[in-house]
Amino acid sequence: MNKSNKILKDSAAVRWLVLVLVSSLMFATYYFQDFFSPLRELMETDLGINSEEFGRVIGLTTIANMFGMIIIGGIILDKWGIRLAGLAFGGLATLGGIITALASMGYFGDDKSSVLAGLIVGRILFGSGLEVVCVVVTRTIVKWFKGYELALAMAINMGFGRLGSALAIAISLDIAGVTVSPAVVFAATLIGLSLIFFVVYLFFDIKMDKQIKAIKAAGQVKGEEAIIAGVEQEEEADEDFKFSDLIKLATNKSFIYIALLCVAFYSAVFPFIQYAPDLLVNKFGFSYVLPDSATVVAFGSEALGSSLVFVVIFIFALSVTLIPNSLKGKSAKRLSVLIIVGVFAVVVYLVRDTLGVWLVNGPKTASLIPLGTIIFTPIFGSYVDKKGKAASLMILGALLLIFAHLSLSVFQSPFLAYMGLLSLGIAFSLVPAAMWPSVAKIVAENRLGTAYASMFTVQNWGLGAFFWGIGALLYKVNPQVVQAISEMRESLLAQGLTSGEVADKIKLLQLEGSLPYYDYTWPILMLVACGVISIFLAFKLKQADKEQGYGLELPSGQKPE
Ligand SMILES: NCCCC[C@H](N)C(=O)NCC(=O)O
Repeated sequence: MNKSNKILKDSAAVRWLVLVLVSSLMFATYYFQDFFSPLRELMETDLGINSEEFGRVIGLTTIANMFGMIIIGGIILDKWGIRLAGLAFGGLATLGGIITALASMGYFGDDKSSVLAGLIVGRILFGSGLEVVCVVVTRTIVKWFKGYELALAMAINMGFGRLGSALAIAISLDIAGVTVSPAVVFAATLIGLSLIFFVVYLFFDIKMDKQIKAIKAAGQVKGEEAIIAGVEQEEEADEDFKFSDLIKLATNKSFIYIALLCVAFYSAVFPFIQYAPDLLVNKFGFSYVLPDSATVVAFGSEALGSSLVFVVIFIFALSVTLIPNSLKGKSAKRLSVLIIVGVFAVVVYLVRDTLGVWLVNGPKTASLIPLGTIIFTPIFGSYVDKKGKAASLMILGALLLIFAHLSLSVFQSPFLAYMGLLSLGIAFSLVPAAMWPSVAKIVAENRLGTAYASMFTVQNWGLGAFFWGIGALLYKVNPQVVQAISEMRESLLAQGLTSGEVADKIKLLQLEGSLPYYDYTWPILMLVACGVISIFLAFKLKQADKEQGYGLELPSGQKPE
């Protein structure tokens, strides 16, 4: 490449800076999606929002996507480009965040119905931006990393999303304290900040587009080829959404099985995560709060302490899985893994007391599910690339899902609960690592945009139903708990206690055994059905692949004979 033809993306430093700037949107939107998870009980004691209403708030987040927002967003992205679409949908998510925060502060009225209505409107707006923002971020990464470290950049971007989820589950209750609103304000602020980072990114985007234009113009003047190395217009790539493609996809057996598997599998994972901390506290006796000394002594404040530990684990996860891949030579790889694991073991030893306390805390333990995927997804992804067996691994993932939800629902053993969470974490790493590259084998490259948009749309149907369904069933099968907590709340408020004091008192009464806990057996058992459907669909997919010959069981790049 001629030196004068160099553009911004040819600089590694600028590329990685761009990745951090745009991935912050991924981090913040995943954070906002999941931060209510550890607040389920506090929503009830502080705001009087019961589990069905909690489920409604979370479930309605998906409503716009259920009715085609991802497809509309994709079409808008094709027409407007990354800059405008990013601002519009990032702005929509931020507006949703602000409205949710204002509602939680009682800005639209202090009574329960005003708060609930405000939270729902805010979450609907946030949800309308959420999935399209993720598509915009992915397109941006393709624009900057195509021809460079694209797979690595995508994996790190997903890592940012998972870190957002993990932190949200781990620290929201620490931020909330005894009232919900500080946690909502914090989560909304994160989206606002990430939008500012996106605006900073725009300067790089504008500059690079100008460089591309200039090079193309020069190419025309000199009669050279217009496409000078590294100067493709990725937005013009043939990945635009087309309805005709949708019809073709809907008649492809393998695509239908993998899309339905996506619905069944994710319905048993993302919605579960929203209720996992509350399940661990109510069913297995985990705590909602940490004993004062552990993290405060170690780091100064609970939220900050947890964040630091999580960031260390995140950096460790990325280094152990990604750095060795970029090194050449087996012994260099082995040595680097050894060093990284050694340093990590020392860090774990130093914070062992804190970690010990965490493993009996509901939110902190539940947050390890998304955090673990940062390590395992790239490892399984690399296995699928080298050895194949994607359809078989999806069957294994579905099997682990069934084991996880059975051990978390019908049994009462904390040991089985840990095993269940571990299996769920492995399944949550295994299935995405096998599923998303398989879609690229089943569907032609020029239909991939349409394929992902339609899969995410049907996925949101399942998510909406189960986000709401778990909370609604919890409410239905626990009438005596709902009534006891509601009566106690009313009576304490009538005695003049503040909502924060009411929340504390109710927690104390539950610990003493004077107030009952929620029974989660049926709501989680319902997710076992998703696992059974997933396993059936994964088998059908394997069968269909044998007939249609996409080579899902073969390593990356190999085609069936
Ligand atoms: N909680 C984030 C919502 C985005 C979900 C997205 N449709 C998706 O499924 N991404 C793949 C993944 O495994 O996160």
